[in-house]
Amino acid sequence: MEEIVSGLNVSRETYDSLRFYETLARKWTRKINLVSPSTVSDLWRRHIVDSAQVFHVKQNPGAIWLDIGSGAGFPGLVCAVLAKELSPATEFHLIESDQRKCAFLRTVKRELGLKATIWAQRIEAVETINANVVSARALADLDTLLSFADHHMAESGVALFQKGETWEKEVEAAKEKWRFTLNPHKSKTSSNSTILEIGGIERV
Ligand SMILES: C[S@@+](CC[C@H](N)C(=O)[O-])C[C@H]1O[C@@H](n2cnc3c(N)ncnc32)[C@H](O)[C@@H]1O
Repeated sequence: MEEIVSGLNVSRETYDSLRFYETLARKWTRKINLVSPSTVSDLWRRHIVDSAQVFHVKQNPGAIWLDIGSGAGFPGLVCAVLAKELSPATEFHLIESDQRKCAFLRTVKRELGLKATIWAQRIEAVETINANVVSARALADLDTLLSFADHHMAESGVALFQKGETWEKEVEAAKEKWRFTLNPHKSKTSSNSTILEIGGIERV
């Protein structure tokens, strides 16, 4: 897996920060249900590398990146680690309603000196963030994700949603309620996953 990260072109310092993040996630997952037990043994590839690839879909993310339903920070806080080196002006916002997960997110933020605001609230309850990028993984169906993005994304922004093999069906269903542009990117870590790059979101 190390080749994938070096393929993503990060410095030794960023690589070490990602490894430190992995160590913290392993430690915390023993106390709180941070990542599902079935994925702990493969935490580096399934969560850290899988999240890091999202950063490279949008090379110039702009001023504000919002990650919704962040859980242990996937993909948002991992992208903040990459941005510290590759896009230092970008500010990250993470919305996660579980207070214990937010305590973990704040610990990672503090330990790695990341530019991030953690909102321990529900996505629907947070005032409009006006983000240039909205990311989400394993949160909701595409229709729901689009309504969250519609609320929080700037007009020229893009949404980056990591989806499993049913993504095409979800896109068809969402088209009944939404107009949008779509650019799907095959995941580098899982043959079943696709990153949907979505812009121009409008209700039909
Ligand atoms: C299945 S987990 C996925 C976490 C992470 N994105 C990942 O891929 O590992 C979904 C997370 O979203 C949070 N969540 C669900 N609905 C939410 C809402 N309406 N507002 C804020 N957080 C929410 C849950 O607490 C949970 O941590």
